[in-house]
Order: sequence, then structure tokens, then C-alpha cells
Amino acid sequence: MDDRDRKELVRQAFLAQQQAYAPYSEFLVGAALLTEDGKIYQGCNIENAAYSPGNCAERTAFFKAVSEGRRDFTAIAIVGNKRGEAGDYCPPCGVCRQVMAEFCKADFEILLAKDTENWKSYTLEQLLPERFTL
Ligand SMILES: O=c1ccn([C@H]2C[C@H](O)[C@@H](CO)O2)c(=O)[nH]1
Ligand SMILES: [Zn+2]
Repeated sequence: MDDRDRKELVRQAFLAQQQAYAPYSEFLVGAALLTEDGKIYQGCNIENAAYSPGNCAERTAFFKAVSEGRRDFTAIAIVGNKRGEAGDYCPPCGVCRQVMAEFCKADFEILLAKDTENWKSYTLEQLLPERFTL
């Protein structure tokens, strides 16, 4: 993947963020998950009045894709900030990292972006070493 592709994936994560349903935390998260053939699955966080039923943006994207039979993931872009105001990088929570470990190889690329010009790239191996699998 080149930087043009990375920029497009980040752009899609910002589009996904527009769908975030987060009236309780007001922390809006968007994710864009890329498959080997170039298809992008968007996901947003979805909160709930009872709190625990809420879901992260990353897992929304994964569960959409997996429920369509996809297993061939190459990269994900993640953006998140309070009320959509410019903020910091938004690293995935531990639960989302574990879901990535279920479906992705060690070199799966995780892009954390502040805006469409500024991102950091990690591998799954870097963000979740010594992964638990069965
Ligand atoms: O990696 C993360 C971390 C948090 N959130 C969401 C969950 C909740 O709706 C809000 C505040 O925790 O951010 C995500 O979507 N992804
Ligand atoms: Zn998460």
C-alpha cells in the first residue's frame, strides 16, 4: 500500500466518523477497514443508554465485513476525537486489538490519523505482541 492509498483510507475513516452515535461520551470514532481486493468497510462507534451494549468503531467495521464473509484484511484507519474537534491520535482499545488478532496477520497495518495529512502507521504485531489465540 502506498501513501495515496493510506490517505484514501484515512479519508474514509473520517467519513465513517460522521455516522458515530455517541451522545454519552461525545467521543466520535470512525474506522475504515481495507480488504485485499480494495473494498473498504466503514465503521463508527455506537453507544447505548445502558452503556455496556455500546460498540467501538473498529469492531463495527470488522463485524460488518466478517458478516459478509470477508476474512482478508490488510489495513485499518482509525480516527477519533471529542465532538469532532481536532484532537489527538485514537489508538484502538484492547478489545478491538484482540478482534484484529482473530482475523489478521502480524503485518496487518493500523493507521492512526489526526487529519488527512498526519497519520502514524503500526503493525498488529507492534500494538498487540504475544497475542492470545486458540
Ligand atoms: O478504540 C476505540 C476506543 C473507544 N471507542 C469509542 C467507544 C465509546 O463510544 C467512545 C468513548 O470510549 O469511544 C472506539 O470506538 N474505539
Ligand atoms: Zn475498541
